[in-house]
Amino acid sequence: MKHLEVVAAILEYDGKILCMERGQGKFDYVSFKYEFPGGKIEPGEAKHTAIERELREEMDVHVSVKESDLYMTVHHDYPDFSMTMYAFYCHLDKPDFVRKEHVDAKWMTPEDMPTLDWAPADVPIMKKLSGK
Ligand SMILES: Nc1nc2c([nH]c(=O)n2[C@H]2C[C@H](O)[C@@H](COP(=O)(O)OP(=O)(O)OP(=O)(O)O)O2)c(=O)[nH]1
Repeated sequence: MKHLEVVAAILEYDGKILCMERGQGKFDYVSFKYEFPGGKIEPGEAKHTAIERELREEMDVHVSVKESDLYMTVHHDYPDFSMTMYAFYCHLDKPDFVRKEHVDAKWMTPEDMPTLDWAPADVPIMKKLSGK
């Protein structure tokens, strides 16, 4: 089965976390689910460089991320592929971003995050953040 290596960012501003909703995609099980912004690591790319690139390309957010900002690594098997997702915690100094690829974006307190419909791979990360 295909395996993806994915980076994602937990973007925090003023105690709230940015939760982004995917649009319709090839697979229904991740379509319209909430996720952390990010994407696939390119060959030869370091993880922290990959998340910096994805945030620039996907939402015009310019942040500096260190390998030590890794918050959680999740392995998940979807019906059509497996993935390893590296989630980095990033504090933002301002809440500005451009929503280019997602259908919705919400700033949520960690306690309220379980009320959204998350991509299955993100559930352990969301639960760790919310303390539930
Ligand atoms: N970026 C991101 N992807 C996630 C998360 N949770 C999760 O299951 N995924 C899955 C959905 C995608 O199938 C896969 C790779 O992410 P992606 O955003 O590059 O995927 P995509 O299919 O939209 O990208 P592309 O092929 O169009 O370039 O990871 C998450 O929190 N963030």
